[in-house]
Amino acid sequence: MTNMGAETAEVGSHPSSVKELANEALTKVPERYVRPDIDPPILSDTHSLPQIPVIDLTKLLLKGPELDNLDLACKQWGFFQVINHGISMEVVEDVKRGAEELFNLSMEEKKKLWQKPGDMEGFGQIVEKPKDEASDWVDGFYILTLPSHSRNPHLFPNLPQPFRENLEVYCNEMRELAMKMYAVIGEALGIGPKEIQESLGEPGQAIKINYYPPCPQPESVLGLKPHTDASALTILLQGNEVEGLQVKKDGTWVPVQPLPNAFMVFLGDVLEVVTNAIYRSIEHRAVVNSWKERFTIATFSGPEWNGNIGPAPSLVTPQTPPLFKTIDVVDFYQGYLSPQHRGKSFINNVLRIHHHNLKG
Ligand SMILES: O=C(O)CCC(=O)C(=O)O
Ligand SMILES: [Fe+2]
Repeated sequence: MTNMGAETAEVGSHPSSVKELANEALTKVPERYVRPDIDPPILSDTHSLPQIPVIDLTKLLLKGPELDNLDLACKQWGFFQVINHGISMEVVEDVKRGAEELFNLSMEEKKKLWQKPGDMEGFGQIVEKPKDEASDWVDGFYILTLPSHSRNPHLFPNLPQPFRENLEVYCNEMRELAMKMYAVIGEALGIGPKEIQESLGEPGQAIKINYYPPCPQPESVLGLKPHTDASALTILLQGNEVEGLQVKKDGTWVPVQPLPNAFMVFLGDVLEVVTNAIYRSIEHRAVVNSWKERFTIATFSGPEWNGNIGPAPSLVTPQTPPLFKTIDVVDFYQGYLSPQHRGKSFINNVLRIHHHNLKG
């Protein structure tokens, strides 16, 4: 079982779709979606919104001051938008169109691509949660994409065309982009371009499409509850023009306005471990609205599925001892997903090493 998204399949779940529910023209959402306790975001009075970092990859590859911007973005936010990333508009538009078509398939067709019991891939309500916790207002589609031998032989080959081909192109472009990001993150950390990737091995990759239907009571539900991603990096593509992502900065929810032709990049828990907590994963959530559906395509890049993760060797010194244990990736995902550890509590409570006599 491997899942780098925050959510996990409800094992043996029967097909139930928020999109179908939203089609019923309800005036109220069913009780199981209602959350009484949603912290409001800060007002979108643009003067008071903290400025979300924007990183220009083309400048970054020339090094210089853009590396300092990246370093600050990774330390202060664990989140940024990346522009001039070199991925063609055509590749992006094709995968968006394919994702939209996938969610517009009939339920009959979708059922053929539904999660099987005990499986996480395919369509489904991708939440295994304590019974007393509300459901997210979202339909998901989750698939392991790279390396290609990790693919489920019953899923990838059965994707409708041209989406299958578009996804193939897209996931390889995302792999290249993640590799470039690992190199520049290593430069920003001062450990050189290779070490992050060496710590991860051949990166495992999974893609999740999130489809948030319009909701009659948007203020009472969340599209995705607050979480950090388990990945090393998550590269998020906004599918249409509808906003809904919020990131938590200094205890406040900040709405994100996606830039045109940009990707949003989140640092995940794996990168927090690999960087020995110099960089931090960021908590985020998705809200929904009453007028239009929203969809996003999240690419999770993480460690080699059969490898292990721990702080990068060059970041561990007598002055900066390891802050996390090294652990098998399989055990990492299992711990991350186990109901008693919600999200980041696994790295904080289980992997964290406490040093009592640290000087300086
Ligand atoms: O849809 C979004 O804006 C956020 C998606 C996300 O956080 C995820 O898939 O892990
Ligand atoms: Fe996420």
